[in-house]
Amino acid sequence: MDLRIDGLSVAIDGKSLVHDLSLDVGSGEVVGLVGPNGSGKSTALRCVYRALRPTSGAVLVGGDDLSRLTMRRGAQLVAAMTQDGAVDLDFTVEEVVALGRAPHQRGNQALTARERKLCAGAMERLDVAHLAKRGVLTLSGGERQRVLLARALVQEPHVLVLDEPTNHLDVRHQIEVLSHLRGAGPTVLVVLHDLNLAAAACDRIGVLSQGRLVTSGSPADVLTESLMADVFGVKATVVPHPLTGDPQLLYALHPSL
Ligand SMILES: Nc1ncnc2c1ncn2[C@@H]1O[C@H](COP(=O)(O)OP(=O)(O)OP(=O)(O)O)[C@@H](O)[C@H]1O
Repeated sequence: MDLRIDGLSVAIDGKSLVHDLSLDVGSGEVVGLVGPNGSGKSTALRCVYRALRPTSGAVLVGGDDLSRLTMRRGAQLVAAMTQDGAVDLDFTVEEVVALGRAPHQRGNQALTARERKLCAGAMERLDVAHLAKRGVLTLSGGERQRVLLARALVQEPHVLVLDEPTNHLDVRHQIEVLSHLRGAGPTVLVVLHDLNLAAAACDRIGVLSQGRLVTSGSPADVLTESLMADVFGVKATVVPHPLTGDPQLLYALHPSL
């Protein structure tokens, strides 16, 4: 199913945080949302996973306005892995992952054999199966991030929304997690700070600055030296990745270079 963000605006206490954002993510596509700190990325995402009600505009999944669906139906369509998705109670890893099935269950039903297999598969894929019996509060930041992503995947959503899914991960797990996204099935909207990872993982990238969409398009069209200077205030050199051809940004720490 496709995701359509249509004229989304969010204002809090008279301050505009997101202004008239429109962005389409085609069915099965991976679209990255990037931008400087405070540019409104998480605010926009929160509207997509319904943690925040937009001031105006709409979020549509498969043509249906999310705000008109029940929370249960919405959770069957959209799963999120977010900065505020922390788990405060000391559930075990396998219990947390199983919670991903809640939108599909009635009452306190036990998991079916298919669901147990789904959870086990997701824990394998995210490299957390060996932690199944551990309490989530005892995990490292990266381990917990992978558990929360496994929970989102077992939700079997049509749309997966990820807010900096790799910020705690070591380089191997960053690559593994992002390489799972493409062709995994769900339509993906992902906020990433690492622009080189975004270039490798995303079909298209949208750039937010001060709550507004500045541009969107293929990584090669969007991640240019002039955009880096204009939006991020950074001097970057863009080179094609020698193996994939994806644009890669090089930075020099010394400002005179
Ligand atoms: N509830 C709120 N009340 C007032 N201001 C808010 C609220 N939530 C967010 N903001 C402000 O809105 C702006 C956008 O925040 P948001 O978290 O969406 O940015 P972001 O692009 O995700 O930033 P980062 O890259 O730092 O995670 C920031 O200036 C933030 O301080």
